[in-house]
Amino acid sequence: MRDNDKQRSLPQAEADGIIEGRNAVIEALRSGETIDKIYLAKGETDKTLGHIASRAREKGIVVVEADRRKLDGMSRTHAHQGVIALAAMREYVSVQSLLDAAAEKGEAPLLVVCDEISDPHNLGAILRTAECAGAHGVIIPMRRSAGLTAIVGKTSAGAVSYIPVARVSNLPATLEELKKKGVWVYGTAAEGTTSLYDADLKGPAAIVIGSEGSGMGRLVREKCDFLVSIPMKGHISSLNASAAAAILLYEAVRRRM
Ligand SMILES: C[S@@+](CC[C@H](N)C(=O)[O-])C[C@H]1O[C@@H](n2cnc3c(N)ncnc32)[C@H](O)[C@@H]1O
Repeated sequence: MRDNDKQRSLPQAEADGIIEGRNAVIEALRSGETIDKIYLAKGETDKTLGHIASRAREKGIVVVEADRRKLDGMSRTHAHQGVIALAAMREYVSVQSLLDAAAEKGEAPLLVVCDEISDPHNLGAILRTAECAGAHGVIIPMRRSAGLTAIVGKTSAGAVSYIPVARVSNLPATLEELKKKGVWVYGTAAEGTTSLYDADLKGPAAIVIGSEGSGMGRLVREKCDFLVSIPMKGHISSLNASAAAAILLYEAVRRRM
């Protein structure tokens, strides 16, 4: 690649939050840039990639081993050298800080828990609605979830700058903790046993939205105090995850008025 080609590709890479190539990723790790996730090409035994993986893990950054083809698809410059980092739009916060924010406002906590929402457009849309509905925060798991990447930020229409997001390593354990702190956990599923119109949602509430493909995981589902269903009147068996989140959130807003 010629030098001027490299320079031309940089603004695009930065706008996308995609940092690719060994030196660029090492530099990002060194400079303290907030990194959401690092993708490493599977099966690579290169020492530098090993060094990047261990530096990243030391910093608590999620490292995903993926097929080289996946990295090729993500790459803007076609020079990823087996490593791509996704910059985070914003730092993650703790679950406790979400509860503290609600307490400071004198409001019952209203949280959205995303159980492995992998489509960045869905996560962005959920963040946008959560922000508009005045939720106190969103909780996502560390693995098998979209993170606060540039595309999520863009889909959220800027909501990512306002709605705090906590990222946790064990979602069922987090739900258990929330329950101990008095938060009711409202799982959602088309076949749920509590109708949306009978769910209280007025007190401290965490609304759990399941993944696009298989819904809530078994361990998450087992932690739910209620399984809330939105009536389905048509031929399709479920709503889009972000549409379901919007309906639940605005029902909570209505109850709290
Ligand atoms: C596309 S759906 C997942 C469908 C999946 N096949 C299933 O069996 O749950 C994604 C998420 O949206 C929410 N959802 C979709 N339709 C719903 C409904 N009618 N009632 C309650 N939640 C719903 C649930 O959280 C669900 O896990």
